[in-house]
Amino acid sequence: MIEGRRLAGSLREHHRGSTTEFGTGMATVIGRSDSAEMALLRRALDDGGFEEGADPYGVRLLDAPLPPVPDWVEDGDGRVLVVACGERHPSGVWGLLAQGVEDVISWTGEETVAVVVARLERWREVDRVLSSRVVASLVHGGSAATRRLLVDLVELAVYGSGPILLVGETGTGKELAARLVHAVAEESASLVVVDCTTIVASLSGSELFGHEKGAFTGADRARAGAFAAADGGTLFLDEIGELPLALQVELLRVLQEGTYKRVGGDTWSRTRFRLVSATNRDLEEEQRQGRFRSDLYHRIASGIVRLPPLRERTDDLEDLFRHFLAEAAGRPLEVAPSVVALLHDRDYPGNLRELRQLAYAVAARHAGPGSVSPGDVPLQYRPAGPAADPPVPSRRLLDRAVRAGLSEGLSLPDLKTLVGDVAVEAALARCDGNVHRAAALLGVTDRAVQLRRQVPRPRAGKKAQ
Ligand SMILES: Nc1ncnc2c1ncn2[C@@H]1O[C@H](COP(=O)(O)OP(=O)(O)OP(=O)(O)O)[C@@H](O)[C@H]1O
Repeated sequence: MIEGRRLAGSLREHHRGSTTEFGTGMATVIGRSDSAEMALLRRALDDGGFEEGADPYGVRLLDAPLPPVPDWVEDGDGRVLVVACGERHPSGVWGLLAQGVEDVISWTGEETVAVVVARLERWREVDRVLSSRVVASLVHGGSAATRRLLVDLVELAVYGSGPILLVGETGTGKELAARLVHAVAEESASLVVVDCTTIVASLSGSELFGHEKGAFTGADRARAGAFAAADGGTLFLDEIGELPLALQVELLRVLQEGTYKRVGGDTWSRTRFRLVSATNRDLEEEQRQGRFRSDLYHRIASGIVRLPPLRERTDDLEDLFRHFLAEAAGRPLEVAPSVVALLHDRDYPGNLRELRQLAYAVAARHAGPGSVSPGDVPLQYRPAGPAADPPVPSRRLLDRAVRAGLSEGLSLPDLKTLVGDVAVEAALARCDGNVHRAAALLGVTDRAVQLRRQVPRPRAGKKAQ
């Protein structure tokens, strides 16, 4: 059973027939499997309908001491709960959480079984939402960072009722996140979007409050504002950091008391909405500068979700590009590897919006049935070319490095190994540590990259055997 907020109707239907795109899919409970506590837990999980090792949502009971936790925890492969049997205050709890473990529960007696089962039930429910059509149709990009973001959003949307503040650079998907919160929690009610940069000029705030006929020049008829339109639903205040101080006071009162007056009117109206706000400003700094009220900040930020910039989720690049490309072209398109390489080579200060613009520009140039090729990429998006990296100086640099190596006593095999190591290191750095992409860039197998990482570097003066 799901407690807390109502779950939108269509989400109850699990997205069957396809593999789970965003669902974490599996929960792992780490504890000592030979203990009496774990035996109790196993029985309770069985009664609760959790199948060990089953998809789409199952449980793994893993026998592991505390810490370390398995490597895959950091890769976001499912959610992990550590049950600390016999250790009321296990050491290294914060380290485990930093490694990606979701929570550490100390065993205090049989009642702990209910705590663990309740936690897993909630995860299973959130997983169902993540696997629903509503989520799949809105959001793309299956990186671990995106999955974590979605878990946070869905938990706040479904189980929380307080205001949510979305923070992130421009184009990171804050508005999309607001739409998602609304879709999973309040599907049938209305979502009202207000861009606070547009209400700076008027100062009266009639966009929010509405106004009576004759309230100001040009108010030739009465109009309802966003507070009225959002009643029973969600109000999304985009760029809330831009809201003038005078209106911040008014908004605070509406949030606290649920009442407001239209501009030029004198009767109080009631409203109740879920508030989602977004900003790309540092609101803590804005408070220090006296530009944002602290009391309002605490009121709007009962749940804060940070939208990571694209550079922190480069694993999403290809998936998102293909999605935007298909959106623009009206059909899926194949993409040549050189275009994929270009995607990874550039920066995206405008984040997902910039990637989307690139995809639309590419789709507009692309003709015919073949793959998207380098020629489809408009000039302004192409790399500078060989002139920016002239071969002669590079050859000279290499020449100097090889001579220095020889004078330090390195052999030709040593030098070859070094060049390989340096190339792998550079490729990994360029691909944010992603082995698969680094291997593609170097034209070698993933395993070759992994092996290189482990090869000890030859030291000067020690000839290779
Ligand atoms: N995960 C995603 N999957 C698919 N499309 C996305 C995703 N995130 C963002 N987008 C798309 O990227 C574009 C920019 O997103 P959005 O407008 O939500 O960003 P924003 O953070 O609100 O930007 P700004 O701060 O400039 O208002 C939109 O077209 C949006 O639909």
